[in-house]
Amino acid sequence: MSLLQINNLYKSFGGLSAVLDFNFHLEDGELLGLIGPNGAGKTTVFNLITGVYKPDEGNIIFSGRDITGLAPYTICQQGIARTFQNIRLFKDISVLDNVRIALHKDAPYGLLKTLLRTPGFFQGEIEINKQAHEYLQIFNLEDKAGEIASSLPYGEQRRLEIARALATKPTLLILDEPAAGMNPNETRELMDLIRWIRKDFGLSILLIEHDMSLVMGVCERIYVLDYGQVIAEGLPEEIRRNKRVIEAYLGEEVG
Ligand SMILES: Nc1ncnc2c1ncn2[C@@H]1O[C@H](COP(=O)(O)OP(=O)(O)OP(=O)(O)O)[C@@H](O)[C@H]1O
Repeated sequence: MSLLQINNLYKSFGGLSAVLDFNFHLEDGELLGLIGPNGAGKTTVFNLITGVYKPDEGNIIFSGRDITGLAPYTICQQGIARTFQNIRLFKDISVLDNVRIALHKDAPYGLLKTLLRTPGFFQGEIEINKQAHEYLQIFNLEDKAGEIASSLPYGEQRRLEIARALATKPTLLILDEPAAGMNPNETRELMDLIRWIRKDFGLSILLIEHDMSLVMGVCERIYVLDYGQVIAEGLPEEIRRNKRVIEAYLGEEVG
């Protein structure tokens, strides 16, 4: 059974078909890319998977459960976390608190213990603080823990957004253009980080990216969307030589 299986998905906005009979599967532990020209429907697919939009037709099965049309919070609880094309951090709070909030998803105490400030609450908070610092260390942000998130340079904000997504302890991490706005050096570091996260956290990763060096460098399999439809699927070397993909998107063979 695939970790994520999408069957016959449709989504229109007014008269525009953004996603059209989209079929897809992602296996446990896979690092998968979704590419295509601007406006092809990639982010809409991510928004459908994560519950931001409800599909007009079709279904989305994750870990054997039908998650079609569930609320984003519920889908996150089921083990899917994401980052956004336009970074969406909690901008006005600290770097550390951005990660702490994500960790509270699994806090071992509820509202009552929080209000009563029981020993369980304090023990839980100590553990969450410890874990939040560990995530920041992994992403080389530990020395920025006390800074306001929006004050970080762009590349660090992107890393923080990934750290925050990981702190919800997902089994599937969805990255929407993680290298956007990064310089070639930062992109290379990001590639290593993505590979490392997948292995060390035992995750599956699905990413949208226009940077072909990153897509071809890290993805094991790639889907290509055009006008809301899958026009190709295969290994990076198959995609880079596919005539239809070259015509619709790549323009010329990618080295
Ligand atoms: N909320 C919305 N309302 C109306 N139209 C939308 C909405 N979201 C997306 N669209 C339209 O759906 C189509 C697919 O958009 P989408 O953002 O999914 O493409 P994309 O492949 O992610 O593009 P890009 O690479 O530029 O981010 C576009 O024509 C877009 O204008």
